Amino acid sequence: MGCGFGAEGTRIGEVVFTTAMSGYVETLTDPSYKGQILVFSHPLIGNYGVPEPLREDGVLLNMESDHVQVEGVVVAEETIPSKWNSKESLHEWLSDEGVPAISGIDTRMLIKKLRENGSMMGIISSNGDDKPSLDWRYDEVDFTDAVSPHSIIVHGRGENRLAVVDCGVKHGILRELVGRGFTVVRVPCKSPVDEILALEPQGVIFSNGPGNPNLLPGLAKTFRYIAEEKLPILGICLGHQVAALAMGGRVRKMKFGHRAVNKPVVEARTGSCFVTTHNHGYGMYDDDVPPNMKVWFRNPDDGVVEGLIHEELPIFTTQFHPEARAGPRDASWIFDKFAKVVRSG
Ligand SMILES: NC(=O)CC[C@H](N)C(=O)O
Repeated sequence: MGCGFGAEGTRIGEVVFTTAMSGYVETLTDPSYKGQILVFSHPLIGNYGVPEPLREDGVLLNMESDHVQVEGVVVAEETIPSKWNSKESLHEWLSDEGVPAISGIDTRMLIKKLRENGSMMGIISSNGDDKPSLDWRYDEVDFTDAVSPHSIIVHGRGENRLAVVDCGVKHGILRELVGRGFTVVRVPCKSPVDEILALEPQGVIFSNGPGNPNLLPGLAKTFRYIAEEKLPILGICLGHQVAALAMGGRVRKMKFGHRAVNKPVVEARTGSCFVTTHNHGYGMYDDDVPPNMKVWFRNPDDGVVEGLIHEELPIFTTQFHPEARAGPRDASWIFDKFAKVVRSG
């Protein structure tokens, strides 16, 4: 029991935690969190309020999507904001967005429980008498339909065209692509492959997104067809997992996942370490890597494979978020690498 803030109501979701110390606006608007109740380990959340959304060419500059995507928010203390560009408080924002939150929780104890027992389903409610039944499991629901666009959306005016298979893409990814001079065409994630190829893209991005990648065999098939066309492909997070499944690998549920803005990944070939942003509850280990792909990055803490490169085709993928948002920009060179491959093709 704690103190409710944000919207009134009752929501069910998978309870997961992030150890990010800042960036709650970007985190809460990341569509990959659909279906999840998010616990912040950082004790003070809300300090700098919530800004007016800023947009350039239809791409959001300071949020990852147009809405708060999590089902509910759990914090130790919700603070009064003080910042020049704060338009409203976390409480006001969550109220407008219809998302319930709770403060006054011993979040460190709760996170210890999640670490020991693994991510689990939970209920957040502003009404103690409301006891909905937990009759669904996060792992069994395809959330991509809730966050993927229903029709094509175009950003940028560059000479080279990229298709983004949009499973709930973070606007930070779009910004990195538009900023490198591409026309970016976002397509619904269940688009038939011939509709994607009819756009004549010079490269394809399979985006981040919510839920269990094993529920998306159609998307893996689309990936395989596009790979056969020998088009350059960049897979990010869910896109990395779909790549692994498409090429004959395996993706498993992790006990409590990686959600933070300071996770190390080590490049296998060079031994270089990059500090990166993560938000994933599924992952793969060396045994799960598909034939013809090699490990590009690994997390040195637990050995999770954090990136793959195809041995022959121009396909590379990252489990982490090279666009950061929020987080350090150590890995933004991955977009430069992809841009170079697309332009040389
Ligand atoms: N950020 C993402 O794309 C997350 C991918 C997937 N839903 C996972 O949790 O592992």
